[in-house]
This record gives sequence, C-alpha cells and structure tokens, in this order.
Amino acid sequence: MAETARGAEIILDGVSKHYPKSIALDDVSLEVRAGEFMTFLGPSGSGKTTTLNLIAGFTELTTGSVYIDGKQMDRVPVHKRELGIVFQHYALFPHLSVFDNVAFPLSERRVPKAEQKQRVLAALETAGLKGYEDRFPKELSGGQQQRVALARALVFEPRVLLLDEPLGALDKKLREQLQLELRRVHREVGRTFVFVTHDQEEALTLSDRIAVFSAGRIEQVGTAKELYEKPASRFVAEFIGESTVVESEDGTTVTIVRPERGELVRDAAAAGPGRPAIPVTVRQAIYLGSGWKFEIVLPDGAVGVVRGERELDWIAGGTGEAVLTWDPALAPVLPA
Ligand SMILES: Nc1ncnc2c1ncn2[C@@H]1O[C@H](COP(=O)(O)OP(=O)(O)OP(=O)(O)O)[C@@H](O)[C@H]1O
Repeated sequence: MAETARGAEIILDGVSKHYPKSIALDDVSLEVRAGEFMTFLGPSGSGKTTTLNLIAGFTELTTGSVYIDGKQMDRVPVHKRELGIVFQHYALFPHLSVFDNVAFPLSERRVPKAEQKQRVLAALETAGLKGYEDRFPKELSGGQQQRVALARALVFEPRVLLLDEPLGALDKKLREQLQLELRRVHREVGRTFVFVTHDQEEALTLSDRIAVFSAGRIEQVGTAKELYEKPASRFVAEFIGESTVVESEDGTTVTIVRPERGELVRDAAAAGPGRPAIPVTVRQAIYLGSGWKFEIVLPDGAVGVVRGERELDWIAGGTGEAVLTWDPALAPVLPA
C-alpha cells in the first residue's frame, strides 16, 4: 500500500463558526491531502483551534461542511470520526500506567487483550518510550507525557491525527527534539497530520504545507518555500521569516526584502544602475560566525534586517549611514 493511502483526505468547504459576539472563522475552504503534514499557523485568536475543533467534531459549524475521505461529517459524532487527538488539555489518566493509558482506545473498541498488548508495545516503540510501560504519568517528564499522548493517539491507527500545540508547554530543546521525532513518526505511519502552532519555526520544521491564519480566515496555503518566497500578502510576509518592509512613496505598496536578498552599500552610486537605493541607518552589526546581521532603520522609522558576508568597512563600531539596495526581481511587491 502506498504510504499516503493510509491517511485520509480532509476537505473544509466554506466553513464558518460564529459566536454571539464574534466570528471565530469566516468562510474557510481548505483541502488537506491524504498523508500530508499540514500545519495551521497564525497569531493567537486567528481561528486555528476552532478549525481543528470543527474537524474533530467538538464544535458545531455555523455554515459549510467538513468531509473526511469524501464523507460528510456534519452528523457524525466525535468518537465515530476515528481521529487520533493530541491536545494540550487532552491529558493522560493519572491513575493508569503508561501501558493502560495507551491501551485505553483499544479497550474501548474491545480489541482482544493479546492484540492490545502487541499494539501498545509497538505504539510505545514508535513514540520512543520502550520500557516505560509500568510508569505512571506523574513519574514522567513533560516531554515523555506528550509521547504517551502521541502513542495513545496512534495506537488505534487512525487515518488522521489532530495535534493542537502538543509541544507548547515544553522547553525549547525538548521541543526541537520532539519536532524531529514527530516528523519521523509522520513518515513512518503515513497518516494525515493536522498540527496547530503559533510558532513559525516549528511550522517550517515540520510541515509539508502550512495554512496561515489571520482573523478567522486563511491568508495563504503553501510549502514553507512558497510562503517565504512568494507571500500572497504583507501579513504572510511579515509572519513567515524576517524581512525589511519598504513602503512605496504613495503608500499603496510594500516591497519585501528578505535579509539575504538585501545589500548594504556606501552610497546610491554603489547600488548600481536601475537598482533601488534607500538611505538607512545601521543600528547594530552582529557577528554570527557564518556572517553578519545588520539591524537597520528606514527613513520612515521602520526597522529591518540585512545579512551579509562581510563587515561594512566604511562604518566604525557597527553604527552609521548606508544605502539599502536589492535585486527587484527577487523582492515581492505587495499591497500595503
Ligand atoms: N467558545 C467561544 N465563545 C466565544 N468566542 C470564542 C469561543 N471560542 C473561540 N472564540 C473566539 O474565536 C476566535 C478564534 O479562536 P481560536 O481559539 O480558534 O484561535 P487560535 O488561533 O486557536 O488561538 P490560540 O493560538 O490563542 O489558541 C477568538 O477570537 C476567540 O476569542
């Protein structure tokens, strides 16, 4: 069987969620491909969790439909959707051992004991928890507890896994380690993963594609590279990666200059014919080992960042005047 055939396709068709005092989600359509690692990325309150809850069936739709593998889910209750769920609030049972926590979905489904044992041990191994069967949740670190939650979600082989900020409570190092583990598990099990985060680095590390949310809408869906190089809006450009945002004189458009695309030169003449030349103040020069990072201030007061291989030899002490230039073919221009 092809890897991807084990995961389900999810379609959101004109989905909205209205509350009496707010619109949490406003006419969102999206296709999550079978076997894909899709991340919902966006600031707090942009509608990511609401969308995940609608897929899971925890929340009722105001308009639109959710389809899983072509089947409309509107009247299908949560437990019949056969989804693996790893949410921060979906805690482990404190009075059950790791083994029993992971076996729980199988007991519920009345899977025979011998098969339960085999599948629990396999899920624990996938989650990197071999040998932890007899521990209790309180005897585990935060990262280990999240692995148990992952094993519990994987054990009944759901075709879709929904993960809402599962690494949110962990420190940076552990978080990065578990990100790599999640990627590995995703490849191994071939299921569809839908993952919510507000951390853009995490989204870039994990995802096949990313849906960028803003104020109850999806601004853009694409691979990390597409979002970085061809942002559809200023919001996406500023949310994904660093940039210097240069406003046009009439204020209607902005040019997005990525740090590695910008260049700092001594004066306008050095920018070269036909190239833009914006006078800037260099506020800081930071040595990164692999090169330099310059923090700049534009005439309108906006702060930007440029990367370079060398120090700016006309500037002493890292601060002074320079001219920002770039290749117009490599810098997207978007409505302001
Ligand atoms: N039960 C509710 N009643 C009223 N408004 C709600 C309810 N749940 C969510 N909202 C509102 O809907 C909007 C979207 O919330 P949602 O939780 O989906 O955002 P989010 O992108 O997941 O944010 P976060 O990253 O903070 O979890 C917010 O403005 C929120 O206040």
